Formats: sequence, structure tokens, C-alpha cells
Amino acid sequence: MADEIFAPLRAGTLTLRALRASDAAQLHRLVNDWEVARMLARVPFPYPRQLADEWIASTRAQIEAGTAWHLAITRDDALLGCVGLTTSPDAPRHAELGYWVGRRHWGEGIGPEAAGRVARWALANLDLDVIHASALEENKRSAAVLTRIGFVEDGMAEQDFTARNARLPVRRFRAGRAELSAPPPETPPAETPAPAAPEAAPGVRLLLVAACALIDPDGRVLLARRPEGKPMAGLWEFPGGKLAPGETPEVCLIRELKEELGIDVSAACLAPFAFASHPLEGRHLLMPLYLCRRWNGTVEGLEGQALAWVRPNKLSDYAMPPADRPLVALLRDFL
Ligand SMILES: Nc1nc2c([nH]c(=O)n2[C@@H]2O[C@H](COP(=O)(O)OP(=O)(O)OP(=O)(O)O)[C@@H](O)[C@H]2O)c(=O)[nH]1
Repeated sequence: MADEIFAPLRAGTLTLRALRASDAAQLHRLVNDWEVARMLARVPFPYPRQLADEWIASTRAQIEAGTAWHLAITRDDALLGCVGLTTSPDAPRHAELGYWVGRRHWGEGIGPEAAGRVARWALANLDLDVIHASALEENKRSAAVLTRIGFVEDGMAEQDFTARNARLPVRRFRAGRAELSAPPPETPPAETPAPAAPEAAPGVRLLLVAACALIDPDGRVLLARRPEGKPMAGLWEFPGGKLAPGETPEVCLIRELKEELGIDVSAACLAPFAFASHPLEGRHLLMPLYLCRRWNGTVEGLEGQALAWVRPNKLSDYAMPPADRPLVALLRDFL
């Protein structure tokens, strides 16, 4: 199938996939509509039929180049609209989100479903921290979609609108991980409270997490990327996880490394190295970091997480949670 340039994303009943040449006629029917085109900055009206072919070809080239992801919003393989995310070399780790839905599908909740999914996917899978979006001031529907998926308003700006041949006021929105991280559906809302130290100030709740730097024979360290749906999705971290009630950090790590990476580790091979102590989401993270050079089995991302074996002097090229920064510096010096 011609779609191997992008693994389609599911969003409720929708599938978001790369545009194909065969979408051009339907794309043209949907976008060559004054009610749609007048709200979009770069869309001319009337919309020439040939432009649909050219634009679709350009979106495929952009996906292959890793510069923009304009996707078809489809249901039962019928095209309903488009959603896109564009990066700019001038603003690393930032991207711009846009979308439109054909008029006959307005009011079906397609905008929030598709735009929310692409935004969460992008933060988890691309090297991004912030996503921006604009809505024409008069386009209350579009502003409502952005707010509903977690974007916060960020001021006003002006943009050229091709179809109107005018420069018009737009409301600017932005969202980062804090706004877009949805808790995984199966996670109960209240986490098991970690035991609070007797001397902790009233109200401070500790979050106990054990983490491990696996080190391969070449001296490279394993980082795992937090997958979409988890808080801080897209950031790289040391494998590990929260201590379950009654667990020691070693027992927790033996369990987590098996669940997440499919490897067997013994407590004797876990060498305590350092710890992180950092506020985190209303709690206080206390995270011992262990080093491990010996394990059984082959390291695999069993939860769909991306993995990277990283040379110590390259660790700082990877965006990691703030608590990890001092650990990275220590590891670089030690290894
Ligand atoms: N494993 C790990 N967690 C880290 C690191 N740095 C850091 O701030 N954390 C934070 O510590 C917490 C670990 O929780 P988690 O969500 O991974 O725990 P878990 O595997 O038990 O997941 P679950 O709650 O989805 O079951 C997260 O808030 C995570 O962001 C790190 O280097 N490794």
C-alpha cells in the first residue's frame, strides 16, 4: 500500500492517514467551498482542481522529509477533511497545527477528535515541546475546538487570508505537554499514595520511582521515550516506574525492566548510582537511579516505546524530564 510513509493513527471512529493521489477529487469537492475556504489562511477560492494534485504530492514529500504532517481525516475510507502539523527550522521544538472539515461533516465532533489526536501524537513522537494554532477571530467554532482539546489562548495576531485577499485578526493558541497529556484511560484517577516521610512538610506527598541506566558493552546508555497517553509523552527517560506498595526499588526495577523491555535482571546487578529529588505534578519525585551492565534477554520496547542507545556525551541532545538533568550530568562524568 502506498501509505507506508506514515502509519495511520486511529482517533475514535476516524483514521488519520497520509493523503493519496486518489484523494484529490474528493479533497477538491470539500475544500472548494466558500464556507470552508474563507476560514483558512492559505487556501485560494475558487480552488483549482489541479492544486489538489499538487498539494497532495507536496504533503507526501513533506512527510518523507520530516518537515510537516498533513493528513487525511477519514471514516470508512471516505475523506472528511484534513489535519496538519508543520515545523519550521526557525523555531526548533515548536510546530503549528491546522485542520479543516468539510461542511457536511460539521457538528460531528471530527475537529477535536482529529486535531487532538495529531497534537498528542506529535508531542509524543516528534522532537517538539510546544504546538501553536490560530483561529480566525470570527471562527468561534475553531477556537472552541482548540480549547476543548487543551490549547490555551495566547493573544492576538494578524494573518493573510488568500481567499479573502485580506489581512485579518486571529486568536493564537498554544499547548505543551502539561496541557495535552491525557492520563492513560486505564489509570485510576487517584494514584496509590506513596508513604510520606515523617519529617515531610504537611501536604507534601512523595512519589517514589525507581529508574535504571542500562549500559551496553560499548558504554552506551539506554533511554526510552514516554509513549503517547502518558504524562510527559515524548520526553526520553531512564526505564523504570513507580514503586508498587510493599516493593523495594530493586524489586520494582526487576518487574519494570521485565514488563517494559523484556529482560531479566537480578538485584545483584543493580548498582545504586545517584538519585533525583524534584517537584512533580503537585508531588515530590524521589527517584533512585541504578546502573546495570548485565541482564538476560534482548532489550525490546514491549510497550511500543521508542528506545535509543546513547553515548554519554550525547545524552543532553535528548529532551528529558527536568528531574533527570542532574543525573545526566553525573552519568556523563562517571562513564
Ligand atoms: N521511569 C522514569 N520515570 C521518570 C524519570 N524521570 C522522571 O521525572 N520520571 C517520572 O517518574 C514517574 C514515573 O512514572 P511512570 O508513569 O513511568 O510509572 P509507571 O511505569 O509505574 O507507569 P504507570 O503509572 O503508567 O503505570 C513519571 O511521572 C515520570 O515522568 C525517568 O528517568 N525514568
